[in-house]
Amino acid sequence: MIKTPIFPLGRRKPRQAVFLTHTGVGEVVNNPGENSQACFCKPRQCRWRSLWLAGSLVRLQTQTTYRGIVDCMVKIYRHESLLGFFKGMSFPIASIAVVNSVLFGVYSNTLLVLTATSHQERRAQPPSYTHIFLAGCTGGFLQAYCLAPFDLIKVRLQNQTEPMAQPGSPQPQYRGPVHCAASIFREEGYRGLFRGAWALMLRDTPTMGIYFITYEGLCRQYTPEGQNPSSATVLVAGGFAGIASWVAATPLDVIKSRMQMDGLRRRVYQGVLDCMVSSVRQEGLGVFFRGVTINSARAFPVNAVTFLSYEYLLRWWG
Ligand SMILES: C[N+](C)(C)CCCC[C@H](N)C(=O)O
Repeated sequence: MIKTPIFPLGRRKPRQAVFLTHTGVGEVVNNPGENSQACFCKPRQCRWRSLWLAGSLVRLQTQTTYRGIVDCMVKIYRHESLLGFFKGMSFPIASIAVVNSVLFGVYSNTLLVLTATSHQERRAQPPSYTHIFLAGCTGGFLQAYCLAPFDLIKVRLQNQTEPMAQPGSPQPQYRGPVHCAASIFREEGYRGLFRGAWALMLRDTPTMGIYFITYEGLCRQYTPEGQNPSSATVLVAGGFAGIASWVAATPLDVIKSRMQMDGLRRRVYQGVLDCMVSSVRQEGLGVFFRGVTINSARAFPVNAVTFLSYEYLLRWWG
């Protein structure tokens, strides 16, 4: 393992050398016994430790050292500047169009099969909540398959904590999304690109059902019968649908991210269940709610806009 000492800028040198591993994620400190040069402070007492454990939501979920969102954000900014917040973003952005068209396409077509009504006809003949739930679950299941490799790359890149390239600083393990995909493929094969895909499917199948049920339920509640919901209703219903589904999805989101990081150096978890059990044993039940606030805050605007686009595109083109 290649190690480079790092000292936070503008700070007194730590008494013990701090090392940044090529694989990031602070493995040296997580396994202090492994390396005699590593920092041996007790996790919560070491004020240097956290500096290379900076990260975003994914890091908040996969790493155990942040005191909360603000602590996590401050550390990302100090160690990696503003760019640290955008790590691993290009791939998800490229994937949004593909993944959302699969989700909404499968959802709408499953409803068509189940209820024999098109999107336009559904206002006059509203489908049952059971049908909406089933169509949502089908959409969630199939979109998870498309999402898996993109999501894996995002998680791997966001967990990479090396600061921006500086002379003498170590080369990050992954140089970008394409390099990351190629390295995973080379080292772990095709199946490697689907690491954590089971957890992703378990996360998305039921929670996409919840997503569409919440949206439809709220729209029906605030729209006179037979009419299309107003833009404001669509925005609010979409926003709350996002929050409800993310709150339900967060426990498995944490497990999914951990499974995706597993095996980078060595396998820690035997499977989804083992990951759940050992995470709870080590960190308590609270581990299932890591990042729930930040997930929900992000979910409202994202899903408000998603549903508004969906409704209007279908009204114009449907
Ligand atoms: C089902 N689950 C909660 C995972 C996602 C639901 C919302 C999906 C949306 N594209 C977003 O990124 O918020």
